[in-house]
Amino acid sequence: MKWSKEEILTKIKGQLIVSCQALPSEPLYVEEKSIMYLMARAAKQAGSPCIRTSSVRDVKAIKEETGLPVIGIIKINYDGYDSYITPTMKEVDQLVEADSDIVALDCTLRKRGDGSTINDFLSDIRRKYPDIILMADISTYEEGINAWKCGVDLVGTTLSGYTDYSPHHEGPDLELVSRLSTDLDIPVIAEGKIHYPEQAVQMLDAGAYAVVVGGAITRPLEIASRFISAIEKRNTNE
Ligand SMILES: CC(=O)N[C@H](C=O)[C@@H](O)[C@H](O)[C@H](O)COP(=O)(O)O
Repeated sequence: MKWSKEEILTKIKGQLIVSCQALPSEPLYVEEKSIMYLMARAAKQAGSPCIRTSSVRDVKAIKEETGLPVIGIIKINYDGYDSYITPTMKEVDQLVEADSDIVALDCTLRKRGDGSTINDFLSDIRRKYPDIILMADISTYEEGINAWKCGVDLVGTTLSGYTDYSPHHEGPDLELVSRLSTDLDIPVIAEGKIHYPEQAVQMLDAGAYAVVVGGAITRPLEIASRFISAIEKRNTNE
């Protein structure tokens, strides 16, 4: 099924998008076959209208399983690039080929190995694929404004806390979500470090168009570690 931008935006407004991702280094990565479609199945059963995922195989498997629109990324490290979320045209081509409904990419202002700026990259993408829906993963207000001026369709706060110069909080960047939601006329997606349902609600109250939650739902190692570190803290204070 091919979703239009309007259909996707209508579906996700005020809703939870579940990020279902496992890299080869993670416990839920299975070499032979994607199993992330099972996470996506659970997310769909719970009522989530859209899934974010990484890699061509997971985009395909999740679309086939759920029939829901998918936000696709490809994580890959290249020499000279600080960005690792859909950093070059090669990954954009692969996601378009895989029928990813939204293509998300790093839109920080960090170094790009080929010497291009993010603005050059975004205009190259638009020239090649005028109609695809682009989500900009950013870490600061300035990067959000820049991506918006470049004509992206959605802005996500995905990378706040993951660049050297953005605030490193334990929880989500409420201020960033709130400022961008006030100043942009495109959907701002609150994403990153949302660990509790109350935080998701807070993001929507602050103006977020939708909320993406990943690790707190789909990364058992992260969830178990959070419990264990709270218990260890308690045990050392005893
Ligand atoms: C920084 C980075 O690489 N973020 C990735 C982007 O897709 C994912 O690993 C996160 O799980 C996703 O952003 C959702 O965030 P959280 O898992 O905190 O709910």
